[in-house]
Amino acid sequence: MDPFALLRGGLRFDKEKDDKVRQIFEADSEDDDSTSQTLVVKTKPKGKKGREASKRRHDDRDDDDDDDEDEDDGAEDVHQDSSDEEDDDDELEVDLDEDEDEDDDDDEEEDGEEEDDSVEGRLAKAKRIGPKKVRKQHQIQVKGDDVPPPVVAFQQLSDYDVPKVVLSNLCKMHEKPTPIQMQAIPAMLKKRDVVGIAPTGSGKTCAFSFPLLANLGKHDDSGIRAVVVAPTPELAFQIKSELELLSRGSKLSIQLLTKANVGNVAKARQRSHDILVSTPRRLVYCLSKGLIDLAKVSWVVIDEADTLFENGYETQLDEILHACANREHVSLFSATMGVNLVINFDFPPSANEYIHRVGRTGRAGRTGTAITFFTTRDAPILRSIASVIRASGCDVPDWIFQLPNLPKKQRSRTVTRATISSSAAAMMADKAKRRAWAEKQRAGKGKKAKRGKKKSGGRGGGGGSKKGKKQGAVDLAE
Ligand SMILES: Nc1ncnc2c1ncn2[C@@H]1O[C@H](COP(=O)(O)OP(=O)(O)OP(=O)(O)O)[C@@H](O)[C@H]1O
Repeated sequence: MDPFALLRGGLRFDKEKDDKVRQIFEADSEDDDSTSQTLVVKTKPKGKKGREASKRRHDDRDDDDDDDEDEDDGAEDVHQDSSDEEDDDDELEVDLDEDEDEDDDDDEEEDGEEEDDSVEGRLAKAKRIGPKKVRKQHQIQVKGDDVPPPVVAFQQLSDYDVPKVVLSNLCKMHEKPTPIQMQAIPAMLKKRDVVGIAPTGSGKTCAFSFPLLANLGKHDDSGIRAVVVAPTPELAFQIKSELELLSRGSKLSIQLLTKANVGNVAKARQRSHDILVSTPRRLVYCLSKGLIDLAKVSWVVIDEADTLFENGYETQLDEILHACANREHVSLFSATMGVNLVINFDFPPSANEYIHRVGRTGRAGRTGTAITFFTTRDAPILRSIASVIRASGCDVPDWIFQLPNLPKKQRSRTVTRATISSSAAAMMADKAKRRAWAEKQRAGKGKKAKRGKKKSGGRGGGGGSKKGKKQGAVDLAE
């Protein structure tokens, strides 16, 4: 069994045991030396200038669609704010080796020079400073193994053996890549699953559309090979348009699934289409009626993943992923993953750690949402985390409780409480108790205290007594 599952407070998972379901979000535990397929790429506009440019790009787009204006303006604020907040988010915390002050130093270093923004100038500078500094300067954060270098010019993509016509379209459409494109495009061309997080209007559509087309290469008649899912018909239409612009002159065929054309798409048996773009609802409807066959799909992109996860589309996403039984690559793009949402891409190592993480979503009596991806490898700890979820009042399927439990020694403390917040309070009280105990140990002059200290191996000494271990296990303090 290799279930791909989403836990949203309660729990969702592939209804059937699908051994083809890929582990798209591998736990990157330290003892796992396999290379993680998933790469998290997160960017934010650089300073005020960048934010203004991003907003300008976005406003340009809004000119075409007045209906979206209010909604998008709101989203701009939310995404920018949350992007800043995410800096202290463990779940998506990424590999910034140095802090932003150092970025500023880099900028100052360059201030003396006349910035050469030609393709040659950018390439020369990238060569001089190396990929790490390029990422820093463009506020690109990455998490994952074996990350391909960011590209500073689209021309560099010819190294990836991409179809010439698609690359030429890209170069005609845009002068240079945006930060999310700089990193996500080469990553997807390397056939990595990408979780791309970048602000609204930062060019995410192109960041996945180009590599999707490039990876598909030529049109073939075997059936739909890629699916892009977006939350609204308008967004699905925009994605289809971008894909069409980028694929002009190639024979690749892009199909938007709409109410009106469902019949036609079904009639053509999808042989003539390479990419299908749809909202989850419409696609699931077609699947349920047997109108669409996604068995040949190897690429799945979920756009605006945050919106989809937050608005109750998990069941549909489950069904779509399940229908794409032979898929090889799944990527998620989103303007933000933050706010009241915690996504555990790596499975929490204990129930305590799970509570610690999801506690971020529901502080001060507020409700929140937690989504946890798990694979078979996580089964040993799944049961105790499922107990926590059930205790907080959510539905958990019974099969999870039939999984073997961890031996008592290895199990973290069982958490029994009505809500996550009350549990957090109990654990903090427990922590205070332990702190007092440790204080007593330190202060104690008597034989008993000395003996206790010796037994626990001292504070923070990894392999100490049970109490010593507990000391470092949980930190729920804000
Ligand atoms: N490299 C680029 N240079 C300049 N403009 C670009 C570039 N890539 C995309 N754009 C333009 O920026 C605008 C916003 O792009 P896009 O819609 O892909 O952003 P997004 O990140 O998907 O936004 P949202 O989160 O709202 O969906 C579009 O008009 C697009 O054509």
